[in-house]
Amino acid sequence: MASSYLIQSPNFSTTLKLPSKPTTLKTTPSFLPIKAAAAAAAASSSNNTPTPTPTTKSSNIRDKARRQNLTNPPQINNFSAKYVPFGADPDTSTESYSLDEIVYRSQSGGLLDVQHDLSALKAFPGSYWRALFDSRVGKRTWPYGSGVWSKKEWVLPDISSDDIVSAFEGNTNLFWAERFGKQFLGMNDLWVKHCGISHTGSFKDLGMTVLVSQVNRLRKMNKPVVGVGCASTGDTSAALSAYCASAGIPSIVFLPANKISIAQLVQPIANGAFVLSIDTDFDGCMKLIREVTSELPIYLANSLNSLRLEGQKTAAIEILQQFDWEVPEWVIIPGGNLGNIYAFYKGFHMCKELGLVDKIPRLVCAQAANANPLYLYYKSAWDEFKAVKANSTFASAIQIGDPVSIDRAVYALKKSNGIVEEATEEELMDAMAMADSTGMFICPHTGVALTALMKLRKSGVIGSTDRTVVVSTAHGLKFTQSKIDYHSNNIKEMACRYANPPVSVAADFGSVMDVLKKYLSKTPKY
Ligand SMILES: Cc1ncc(COP(=O)(O)O)c(C=O)c1O
Ligand SMILES: N[C@@H](CCOP(=O)(O)O)C(=O)O
Repeated sequence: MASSYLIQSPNFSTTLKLPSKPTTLKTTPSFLPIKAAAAAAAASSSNNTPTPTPTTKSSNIRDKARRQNLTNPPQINNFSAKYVPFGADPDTSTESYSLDEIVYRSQSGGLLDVQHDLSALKAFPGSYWRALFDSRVGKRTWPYGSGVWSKKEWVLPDISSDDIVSAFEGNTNLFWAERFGKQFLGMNDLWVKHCGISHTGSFKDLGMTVLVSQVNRLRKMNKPVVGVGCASTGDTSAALSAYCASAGIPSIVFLPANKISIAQLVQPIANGAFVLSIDTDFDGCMKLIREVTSELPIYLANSLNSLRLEGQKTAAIEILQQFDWEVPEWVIIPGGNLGNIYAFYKGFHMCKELGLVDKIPRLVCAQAANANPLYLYYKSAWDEFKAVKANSTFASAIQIGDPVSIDRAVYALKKSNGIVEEATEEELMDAMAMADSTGMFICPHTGVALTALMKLRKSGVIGSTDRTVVVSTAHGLKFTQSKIDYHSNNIKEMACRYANPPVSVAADFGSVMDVLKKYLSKTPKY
């Protein structure tokens, strides 16, 4: 039970009025010649709607979107998507499923992938898509103000805006890590994509808005979905419970007991999820949720479900957009269950395929040495994959030994000329402390990714002027205990070289002056 877990935890102390007839029949960009369409998209402050719709006093952004849909139905564009077996040859495979079916695996038991009708999307040139996506950034228009739904045509083209459950996720900061790059790596073009500065504090929000929106649609279609469930190392459960709570859908989360941070544990509890704290590790929870979701009408929310990756891929598109559609040389991503590395590949690949850019970045997947099955597989020259027993790591959200998306990850890495690196506990904690000392406040998983960058810089694989993006996957505030342990020099067999413990001092002027003078004498500018 969640409550007993809390007690056991050692750390807890610390009426819509529609116009009867549209006054103006709006023209969608799809009916316009391509150049005019791009211009209209760029000029429009909302979705494909150049003419503003009059609003009533009581209307909200969802009502407004509903009215726009009546005059501007999305289905006229003929964009569509379906599930196909992952990696199947499109020339020979005929197996496919509607996204409205409840299916997670192909007939052969393999992974699925969401396949978009690229020929319909290709009817528009890259310049059209760039202008359309750019026109939606920073607006409140439902649902396009979301960084995910601003790319709706590439995500879930068929869903009605009315069914979407969104917290306007995405559009996260692409931070220029100027000081960190200069001081520690001799780099001048290093960026951190802060996916963790998000509604529930991790990149999972990007995928969960898509999955929970589709569940909302399925429930309205009277499909048998009584709730949504996941196994989690803390971030998937936080995102699932928040989006479900927002839509009034029950959520059920399986957590490995005593293996996630208090901040992560309290998120689903606060959002009213049914929380099971299970005496196993993440891989054990994953096995259980797969068994349970095959027996009960509980929809599976882990990234085994390929819908999630459709949302997560938008972070890659967003990075290109934030660089004005220039492609960085490297993107480094921490990997655990390995859905995200494929999601990034897919986002970049779609942008190339649809003519928004002409190449894709090289991808690096970074793992904790204590949970490194992908790294070991890579080092064996992709000879044989072996799941491992994941050991305890400060990067607790990637403490995963048997990743469900291993095949997707290998595909992404091979197709992007990618690399896999690993980080020991000391390396990842030092990297986190170094980054924090330059004004960031990152999570240990981002420390894993930064370690990979440091190693690749040292070996000369990544050059000093290479434009590089490190994907920060969660907010540092979810992992304060690890930072407290580090800065208190309280970690066994770790030097904690960058620890910055507070100084206790007596409450008198002389004592305070003494410690300040000592401190200032050591600072370079005194
Ligand atoms: C904070 C954080 N970083 C990285 C990852 C790894 O993502 P993936 O499982 O998609 O490899 C996860 C979850 O697994 C996570 O929660
Ligand atoms: N880090 C994840 C692990 C599960 O990954 P998923 O992407 O397959 O849901 C978590 O936060 O639970």
